[in-house]
Amino acid sequence: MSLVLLAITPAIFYGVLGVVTNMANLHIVGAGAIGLSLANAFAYDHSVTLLVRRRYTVPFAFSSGQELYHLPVKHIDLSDPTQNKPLIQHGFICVKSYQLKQAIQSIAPYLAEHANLFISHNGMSDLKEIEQYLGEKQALFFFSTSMGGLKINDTTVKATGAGETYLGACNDIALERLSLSFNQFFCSQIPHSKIHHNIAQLRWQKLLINVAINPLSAIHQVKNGQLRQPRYASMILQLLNEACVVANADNIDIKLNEALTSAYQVMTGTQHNSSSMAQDILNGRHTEIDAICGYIVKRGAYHGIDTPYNREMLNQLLKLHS
Ligand SMILES: NC(=O)C1=CN([C@@H]2O[C@H](COP(=O)(O)OP(=O)(O)OC[C@H]3O[C@@H](n4cnc5c(N)ncnc54)[C@H](OP(=O)(O)O)[C@@H]3O)[C@@H](O)[C@H]2O)C=CC1
Ligand SMILES: CC(C)(CO)C(=O)C(=O)O
Repeated sequence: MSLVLLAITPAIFYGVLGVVTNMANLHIVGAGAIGLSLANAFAYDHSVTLLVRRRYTVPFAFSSGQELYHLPVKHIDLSDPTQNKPLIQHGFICVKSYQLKQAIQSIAPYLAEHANLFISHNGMSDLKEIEQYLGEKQALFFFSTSMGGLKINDTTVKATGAGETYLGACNDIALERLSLSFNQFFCSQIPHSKIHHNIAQLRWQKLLINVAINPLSAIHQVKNGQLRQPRYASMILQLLNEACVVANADNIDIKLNEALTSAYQVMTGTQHNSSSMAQDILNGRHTEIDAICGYIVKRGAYHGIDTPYNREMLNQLLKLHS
């Protein structure tokens, strides 16, 4: 593949033209596939600093189609006591579900009094646990995304699909600032982004998409689009059927046919993407199966609903971890 290294990055180019408006200082925790994809999207309009936890010597880069360019971002290694610590007004946490608590603990001391915190991850986390680290004037948002990103080396991400992104408010302060934050950071920067007014529904809808796609794509090491083959149809139906029964017991109004339609739409929209779980297994990393199928099994047990298909996926993935 012939990649063109652009000498003038888009953000600098825009700056020269004087197009930048409302520039804000943004901090992104996690230089992974999603963190770097966001950094790329935001760097056009804002000043972006990545908050990392180890030393990087090679510049961060973004690749799309035939283009490869360095991201015009700074970074701070939070584990290095000699580095200046940030003051975070707008923080975006893009880590795995099992890394979330630790990531929030590590930045909580640096949040500005009126900070906006945006979290994004697959699977279910306990929002109440996260809110305990926030002051009463600090807003907590959740955004769910189906955009695809693939780390091709430690510092470069390749765009693999532009899925939809939904922003929702998790506390009252966030609700007050929802439109403003959406207009400032999502509307024009993140393709196919929308506001969602029901955070619980939003998180369940994304959970069901991940129940359908992630474990099967990881076990069979296939791209999202390949899951549309008939041989996976019965398992996907069973997984989503169980998950919808559990969602309904949790007072979430989701119908099986809607869950199936969304899952197949995402498979099509991200057909060339290797799901995050498929990448985790390929790279020998821990997966988020506990927060995805594990969550269905746990909530099912709470309601007295048996979930053998989700349990089977959970057990298979746990075996692949070890
Ligand atoms: N990749 C994709 O296409 C998609 C991913 N998602 C979801 O988005 C979330 C993020 O995924 P993804 O970007 O792929 O994950 P990655 O594993 O690629 O990236 C996570 C990054 O977070 C860093 N990190 C973890 N904890 C901390 C911390 N305390 N301080 C600083 N950095 C930290 C890790 O650093 P280190 O390398 O040092 O461990 C790593 O660079 C997941 O929930 C995933 O399921 C959703 C849609 C698509
Ligand atoms: C939507 C999907 C399946 C996109 O690949 C995703 O969330 C993931 O990879 O974890």
